[in-house]
Amino acid sequence: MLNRRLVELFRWIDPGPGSTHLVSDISGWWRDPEVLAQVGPALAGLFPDARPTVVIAPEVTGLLLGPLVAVAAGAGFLPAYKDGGERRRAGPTRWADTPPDYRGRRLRVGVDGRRLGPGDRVLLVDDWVDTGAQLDALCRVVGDAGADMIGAAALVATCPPEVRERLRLRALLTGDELP
Ligand SMILES: O=P(O)(O)OC[C@H]1O[C@H](OP(=O)(O)OP(=O)(O)O)[C@H](O)[C@@H]1O
Ligand SMILES: Nc1ncnc2[nH]cnc12
Repeated sequence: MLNRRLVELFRWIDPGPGSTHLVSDISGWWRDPEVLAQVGPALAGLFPDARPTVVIAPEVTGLLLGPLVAVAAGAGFLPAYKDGGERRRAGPTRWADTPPDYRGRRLRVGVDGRRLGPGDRVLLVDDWVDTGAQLDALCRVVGDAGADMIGAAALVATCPPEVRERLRLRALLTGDELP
């Protein structure tokens, strides 16, 4: 039921002259009260017995989706930030570099190093996984902190099977289910 609603509310949009690609518009998902209520439990439910201590998700969309999943999983939430913004960080940040992501960007992603450590069991969460670049980098951050990776949960996976395996990724939709 949720999957059908996600597909109905999803749009590809043409950004206009000069653009070579359609871009995804997932704003309908957040605007829909039922989707908003169901996405957290649905993603937490992809790892029913995993008992994560913390959900990590990358900004910006991850800051919305991650806490919904954390609440449903009974876990805490740790935001992952991209380097280079205006944001001031409160403490020491644990960083990792990404390979080129779905937009060809090499980013540095990081979390507050004081908030993750041995004994943590981490569930990575994202709305969409394409090359897996951002989550791959977060896996390194988790390993460097001495924490354990449970896997990754996403709404949409358009990545190759080897990325899915590497990340232990479970997703609600694949690319060919989108319009
Ligand atoms: O698998 P990958 O190639 O790493 O791409 C997936 C990531 O890219 C998108 O975020 P984006 O950086 O566009 O930020 P947003 O959340 O602000 O849209 C998406 O939300 C994932 O975080
Ligand atoms: N095509 C795409 N690939 C990766 N992340 C996305 N987020 C929104 N659209 C995306």
